[in-house]
Amino acid sequence: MATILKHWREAATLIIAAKSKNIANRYSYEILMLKRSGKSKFMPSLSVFPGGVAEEADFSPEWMDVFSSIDNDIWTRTFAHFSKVGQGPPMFSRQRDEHFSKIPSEVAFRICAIRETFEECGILLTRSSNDNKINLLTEASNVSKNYGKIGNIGISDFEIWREKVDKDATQFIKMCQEFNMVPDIWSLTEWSNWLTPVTVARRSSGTDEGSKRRYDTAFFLCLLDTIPDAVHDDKETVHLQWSPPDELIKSHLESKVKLAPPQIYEICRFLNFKDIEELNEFCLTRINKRVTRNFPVPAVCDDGIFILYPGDDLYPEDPDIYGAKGPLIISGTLREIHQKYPHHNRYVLKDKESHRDFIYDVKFLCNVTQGDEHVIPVTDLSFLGMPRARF
Ligand SMILES: Nc1ncnc2c1ncn2[C@@H]1O[C@H](COP(=O)(O)O)[C@@H](OP(=O)(O)O)[C@H]1O
Ligand SMILES: CCC(=O)SCCNC(=O)CCNC(=O)[C@H](O)C(C)(C)COP(=O)(O)O
Ligand SMILES: [Mg+2]
Repeated sequence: MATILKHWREAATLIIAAKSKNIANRYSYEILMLKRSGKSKFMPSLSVFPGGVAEEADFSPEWMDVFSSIDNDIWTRTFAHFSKVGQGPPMFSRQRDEHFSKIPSEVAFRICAIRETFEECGILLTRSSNDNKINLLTEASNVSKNYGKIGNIGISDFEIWREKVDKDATQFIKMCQEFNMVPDIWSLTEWSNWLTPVTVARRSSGTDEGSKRRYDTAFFLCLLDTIPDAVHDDKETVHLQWSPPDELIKSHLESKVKLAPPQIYEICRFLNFKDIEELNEFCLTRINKRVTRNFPVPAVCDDGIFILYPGDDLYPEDPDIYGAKGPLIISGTLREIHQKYPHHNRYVLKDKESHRDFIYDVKFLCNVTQGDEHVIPVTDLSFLGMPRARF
């Protein structure tokens, strides 16, 4: 697929937000988190959204046959939609071998996210090929809700196919053909894109092998109108939990759940939306929008460290994505730099904290968008009883 990238792996991950039954919660929905095995080479024991590396099967031209089973008009318009929404970040727009270019990468990475979700927690986001109620991504004005659908293949087949797909991603194509269904790509909103930073990759993972890992990961969001049955695979993932975004951040700050910065950043974006309906409306406004790649750049100053994100005054014009140069050095103290460069999209660590493994810490500052009109994360966590960042 010409996906053998020298520097990083391409991956997709799925944030699932499902309507909560607990009306006492401050937020009306819960987000699915999976705790990775301690044996994982990358981010062991951290809680993440379901997801993983894209396989050739996700880009297979055989998907054209699978999608040809749905209403021809829907598929034609879906295809047309993706060719008109603009290029998107590099993982979507880069040239691939012809064989793997038959379906748009926007579809292929959605298939990857749906397949990985099925493997890791047993949530199957598919629609019957006869479903003529597919919400067309192109027609936000005609759509008021864009919630995902759970496929029903019968309990006895379910685990057999989950196992088969886990072993061999091409089996997902076979499974869709066998049960006359298609991955519910329409319910996935393109949410963000994270490229693992170079220096951080060397520091944040447990093993030598894992520490070299970098991923270019497409994050999608899917809303569900009820919390579905879900069970972790007990291999790659060892625990599953549904929690409202405020409780997740609180648990992270109390060290009850361990999250990495991209997951914290994304969960903090959800703090803007109390009700799942507001989230649904926001997703509808993004139907024709693309995200920009979020490539964190570490920088060292006199008394601490910054991890800079696009949009920050200090974010370099030409970030060093291959890691050829060393970290950025910025003269001045955190306090001085904070005032001198007031547009913040950064993660800050003071020296006295920097001996700690920073993935357990959080001090995000964000008061700018990064050019993709996306909602910015809530970084004032005083409503959770957390003190504001001070220098
Ligand atoms: N029982 C287990 N414990 C820990 N990791 C496991 C595992 N079974 C599979 N994995 C790892 O999960 C990764 C696959 O993840 P995904 O399918 O989400 O991309 C693989 O890691 P590697 O990428 O290190 O080979 C695989 O080795
Ligand atoms: C500033 C410190 C960091 O940013 S560390 C960042 C590590 N995270 C990422 O690079 C992006 C998000 N990664 C994931 O969501 C998942 O780990 C995954 C989907 C890439 C995992 O893939 P796997 O094949 O191991 O399941
Ligand atoms: Mg995975």
